[in-house]
Amino acid sequence: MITIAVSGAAGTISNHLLFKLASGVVFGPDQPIALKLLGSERSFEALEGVAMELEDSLYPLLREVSIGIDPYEVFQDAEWAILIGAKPRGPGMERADLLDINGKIYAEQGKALNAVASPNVKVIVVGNPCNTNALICMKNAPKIPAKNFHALTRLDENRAKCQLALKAGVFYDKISNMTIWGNHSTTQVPDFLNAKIDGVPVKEVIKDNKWLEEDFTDIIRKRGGVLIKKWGRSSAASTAVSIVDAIKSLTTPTPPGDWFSSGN
Ligand SMILES: NC(=O)C1=CN([C@@H]2O[C@H](COP(=O)(O)OP(=O)(O)OC[C@H]3O[C@@H](n4cnc5c(N)ncnc54)[C@H](O)[C@@H]3O)[C@@H](O)[C@H]2O)C=CC1
Ligand SMILES: O=C([O-])CC(=O)C(=O)O
Repeated sequence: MITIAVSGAAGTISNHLLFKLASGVVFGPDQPIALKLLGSERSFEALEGVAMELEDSLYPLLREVSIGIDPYEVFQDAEWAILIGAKPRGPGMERADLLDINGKIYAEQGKALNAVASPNVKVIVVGNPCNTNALICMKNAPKIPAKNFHALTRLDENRAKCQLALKAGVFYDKISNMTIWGNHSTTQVPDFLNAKIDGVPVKEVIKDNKWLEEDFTDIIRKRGGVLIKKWGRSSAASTAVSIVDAIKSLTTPTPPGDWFSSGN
């Protein structure tokens, strides 16, 4: 059985993610899991509701569900820690504006992971600003190998693949070798120079240099912000999908010649 801790488990992203984890699409159709869900004091009743829904879904692979608000209890023996619990930004904010509030959460949770999680726990930091939070978490967990800490930049990779596919008029599975350099922020660089479309360098397929050099980068950098403006809240379903993709990439062989993006 794999023990997976998820923080912010009563939140919007988790509401999409937990049911995917329980269904077996992430760790495989024969792999039983235990879910340990961390919430905040304010979200505890909602967390009880989430646990009820998971139980009522009768997932055959979901062998245990436990909930709590103390990371020193919830992270006990965790082999994966998916750290989502944090405040999201609203319209007009940058992700970095969240650091004051969210940074503290990741310092505390890093200490807790260090103390009670499996020594080889794999940590995926989702709460923004995720790269800085991942660094804070890692610095507070010196017993856990640094290579085990990942900041979620997979959503940017997926967004970049989608835009390239739309522009080239191909299905998105034809896009490979997509790198996101830098932070999950408006300064990131989605690397179209090394990306490929059906095995061919992007620039040989998409001849519109202005679009590639100006528009493409801008679209990816601002995608999260545009979504918030339109919907009034930040992306959640696509984020959960990208967490699934990130975990699968970390746990299964990468296709020969390809790679994936993960921040740390
Ligand atoms: N890296 C990425 O690609 C993305 C990151 N995000 C970030 O993910 C975070 C969560 O987003 P949502 O789920 O939409 O927010 P949400 O507000 O719906 O859920 C967050 C949950 O975390 C809980 N929480 C707060 N402090 C906590 C703590 N110390 N321990 C445990 N739980 C705690 C809250 O009570 C709430 O239930 C935000 O910081 C958001 O900006 C969102 C989308 C993409
Ligand atoms: O934009 C936000 O604040 C949420 C997020 O990280 C994204 O959708 O990329």
